[in-house]
Amino acid sequence: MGILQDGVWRDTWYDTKATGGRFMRKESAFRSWVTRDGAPGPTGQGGFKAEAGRYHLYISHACPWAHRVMIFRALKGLEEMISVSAVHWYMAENGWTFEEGPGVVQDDLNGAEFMYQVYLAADPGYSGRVTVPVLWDRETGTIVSNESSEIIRMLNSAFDDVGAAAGDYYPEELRDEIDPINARIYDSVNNGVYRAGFATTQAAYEEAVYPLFETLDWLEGRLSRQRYLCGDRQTEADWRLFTTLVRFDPVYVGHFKCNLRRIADYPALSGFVRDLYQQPGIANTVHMDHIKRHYYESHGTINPTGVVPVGPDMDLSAPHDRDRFAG
Ligand SMILES: N[C@@H](CCC(=O)N[C@@H](CS)C(=O)NCC(=O)O)C(=O)O
Repeated sequence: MGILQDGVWRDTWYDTKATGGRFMRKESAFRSWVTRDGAPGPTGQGGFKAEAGRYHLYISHACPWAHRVMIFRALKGLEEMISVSAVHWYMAENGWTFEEGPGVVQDDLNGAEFMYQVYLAADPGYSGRVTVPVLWDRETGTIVSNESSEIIRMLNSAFDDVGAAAGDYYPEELRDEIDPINARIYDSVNNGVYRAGFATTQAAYEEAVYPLFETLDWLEGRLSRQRYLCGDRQTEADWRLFTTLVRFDPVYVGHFKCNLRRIADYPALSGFVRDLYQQPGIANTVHMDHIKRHYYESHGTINPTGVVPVGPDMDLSAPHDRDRFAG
């Protein structure tokens, strides 16, 4: 784990001293958008037109934020159009690397050995965290975006004129419902598990863990009455929740101490996870070996032995009864 400072890699862990033991996530730095015609998106520069074969993704199979992007690539049938490199699960003094291992896909594009070299290829003086996912543009040789919530919006619609599969997961008419659901889930669940797990004081941990379970209880109620978060239609809100829930029992319960309840204790939430897991193309995006090994082996301050628990015994392919709802 480390950070780039003026183009130089420094090996450091998250600094929580200045924030009372709280983990504070930094804003992503590269914020341009791929659009249908290359016009600028809501932020950043223009010039990134959606074209088959032009863009490349750098992802980690362990990372829930990168996982969203891999899910949208699958949902929208963009596998042939957007290539992928996948880092090794073990993230230590050099950050993410392309060391060989099962499921690792080398960086044939920039020939990077370490992920920070991809950031330096885009900006030799870059200062900031080196995170995945990253959307890279072959044509201009730079990073378009390293913000997953925005990359999934690009994949959702920008490639529709060049052969993406049908499906709109952020429909105009549901945005007023999706946005607040996303905001609550981001704070208390997606980022909440990290705020609990990376907290270095009891108070900071409890400040994260109680709201996390309040939100899970609220989601359980909602999903007991309807198939998806916004009713009978699958939206990005469902997929953003899924990548955290699928990691919850194997990793967050133990490693991040999010252990008031397991997802297995929530009938609607666990049925929802299996339902989404069994959607076409999704099971292939879930790499449980990378997920478990990344967290338990990489976070030496939390799990110094690096021992990876063998459980839980979880069958995501088991039947679910979610099709009793319309949808
Ligand atoms: N806001 C970013 C967050 C991405 C992120 O934090 N990725 C983690 C992996 S799960 C990472 O690469 N961390 C490395 C670091 O913080 O140094 C997004 O949603 O794309």
